[in-house]
Amino acid sequence: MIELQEVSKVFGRERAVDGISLTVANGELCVLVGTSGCGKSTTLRMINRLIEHSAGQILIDGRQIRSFNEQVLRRRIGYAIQNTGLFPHWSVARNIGLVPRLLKWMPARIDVRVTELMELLGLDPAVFAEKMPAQLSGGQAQRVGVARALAADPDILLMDEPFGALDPITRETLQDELLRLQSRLRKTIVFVTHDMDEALKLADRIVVMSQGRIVQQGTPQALLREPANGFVESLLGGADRGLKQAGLTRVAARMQPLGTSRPSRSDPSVGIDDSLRLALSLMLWHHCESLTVVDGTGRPVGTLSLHDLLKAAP
Ligand SMILES: Nc1ncnc2c1ncn2[C@@H]1O[C@H](COP(=O)(O)OP(=O)(O)OP(=O)(O)O)[C@@H](O)[C@H]1O
Repeated sequence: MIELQEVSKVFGRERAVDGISLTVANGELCVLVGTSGCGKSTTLRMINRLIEHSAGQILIDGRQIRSFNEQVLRRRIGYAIQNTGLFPHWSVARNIGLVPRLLKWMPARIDVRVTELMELLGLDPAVFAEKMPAQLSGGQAQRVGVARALAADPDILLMDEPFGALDPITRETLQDELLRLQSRLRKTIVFVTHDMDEALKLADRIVVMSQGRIVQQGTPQALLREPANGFVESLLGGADRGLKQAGLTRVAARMQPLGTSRPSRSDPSVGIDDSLRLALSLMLWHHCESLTVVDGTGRPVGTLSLHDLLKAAP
């Protein structure tokens, strides 16, 4: 668990972070969002002491971070950043093995771990292990960055705009992979982004910051339902909120199961785990008011009508 209690950071005359209090529970994925310069990265970097806080307390599992040896603390915490920070003259495998080497793991154990992580991140070790960072695409380099952050199996992962420099499709793929990894690994993650759609998709909890302070925190649904003020509302996309909320709700939550409904052969189909947003898009595209809901094997399991879908609207 990470706890920030009334934490501030002052640079010269500027109060970059101004008395924030925040608790991130074990296994939680907490996303910090806000406009440029609001203090997100500074907050993140105070947690692994890349930046020392000026006031307040930061605790990890109940222990003040200043009571840890700085190097030990940093090795306990995975850190992934935009543009990866990979060492350009080191191979992919050597980059991923950095922290285990610093921790003096046996070489054989490091090799096993590097191979395991490359497979976990969808990088074929036979193809990528000996490549140099300059030979990788942006998406591949980000995967290596995440693999490196996970190398010593830290409980905590700090991620600062890790997918920021990627094209939208690669970015979505890596977001999906992070969610898949997280459902397996259950790390405590603090993730910084200025992209609200990314925050809505990834977060268990979103923390909205402005001018060094926390303006609101809550689940994506709670923020969409009740933004605290006009600033949060505009970050959430204003009038697009209804669509964003539909993007967070699964078809399964609104469909009529077989028995109470009979699918029509001519209706297009939608997956039970797809979002209501996708269902609405399919209705608009096919000019229809009803969809057949199918499971992962393509078997019909119910129907979703426009009426069912609108019931979910805020
Ligand atoms: N090392 C530093 N020295 C002086 N001022 C700094 C330093 N690091 C950050 N700042 C200032 O602190 C404020 C917060 O910066 P920070 O990088 O935390 O914002 P951010 O929300 O992460 O922004 P962005 O989304 O643009 O990365 C900014 O005004 C920035 O100029």
